[in-house]
Amino acid sequence: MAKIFYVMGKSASGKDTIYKNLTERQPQLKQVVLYTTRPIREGEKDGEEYYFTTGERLNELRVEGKIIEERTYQTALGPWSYFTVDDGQIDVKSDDTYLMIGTLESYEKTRNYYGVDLLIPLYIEVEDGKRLKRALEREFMQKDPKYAELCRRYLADEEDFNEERLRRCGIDRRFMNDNLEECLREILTVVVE
Ligand SMILES: Nc1ncnc2c1ncn2[C@@H]1O[C@H](COP(=O)(O)OP(=O)(O)OP(=O)(O)O)[C@@H](O)[C@H]1O
Ligand SMILES: Nc1nc2c(ncn2[C@@H]2O[C@H](COP(=O)(O)O)[C@@H](O)[C@H]2O)c(=O)[nH]1
Repeated sequence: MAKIFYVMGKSASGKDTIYKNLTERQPQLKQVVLYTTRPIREGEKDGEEYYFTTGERLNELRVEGKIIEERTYQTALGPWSYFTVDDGQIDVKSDDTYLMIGTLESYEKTRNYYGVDLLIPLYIEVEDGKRLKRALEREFMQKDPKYAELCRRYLADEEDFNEERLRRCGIDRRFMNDNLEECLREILTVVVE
């Protein structure tokens, strides 16, 4: 039976950094690419970070019954949707190990879709002050920093990742990302059994 490791955590907790490191160090992990209608950013490639698509295509996929989960945020730059599609990337009957990245909400819905036995959560945590500092430093480095969007995300995380939701989703282990190498070492004890 397939296994799906699901990386999640609040904004700037280090999910992307951890995801990339895991795929480099553990090439047997198959990457599952999600979809978004948000504009592609400088340095991103279609099919790598996401499949960049349109609201019209999202509608078609809805009609085809292929949407596993979707989220739309009223961002400081307009509505952006992110979604997971049953597009053949995951073969549940195989013995493959997959790596996905998302939010607590997307994790919960993906788990409901594929079943609790397939999904293994990798919840990344960083103390809020440190996380905000990392988010700000990352934004500062951008050519066109979007500070309002950063603040919206930071505040939304409070509600989206509240303790009651974490409990409901069965998140009983947290991987602290103070030090990247230590965090990866801990995660690898779960990923490489
Ligand atoms: N252990 C660490 N120590 C210091 N900086 C880190 C560490 N892990 C990640 N970072 C940095 O923190 C910032 C946020 O990391 P990253 O972009 O991976 O977070 P994310 O959770 O994917 O964020 P988002 O959900 O907002 O896209 C990046 O600039 C990254 O280089
Ligand atoms: N829990 C929340 N997640 C949010 C919110 N706005 C966006 N997001 C999630 O973040 C990533 C966006 O990543 P990026 O590649 O566009 O930097 C994606 O998984 C969204 O679902 C929010 O308000 N709350």
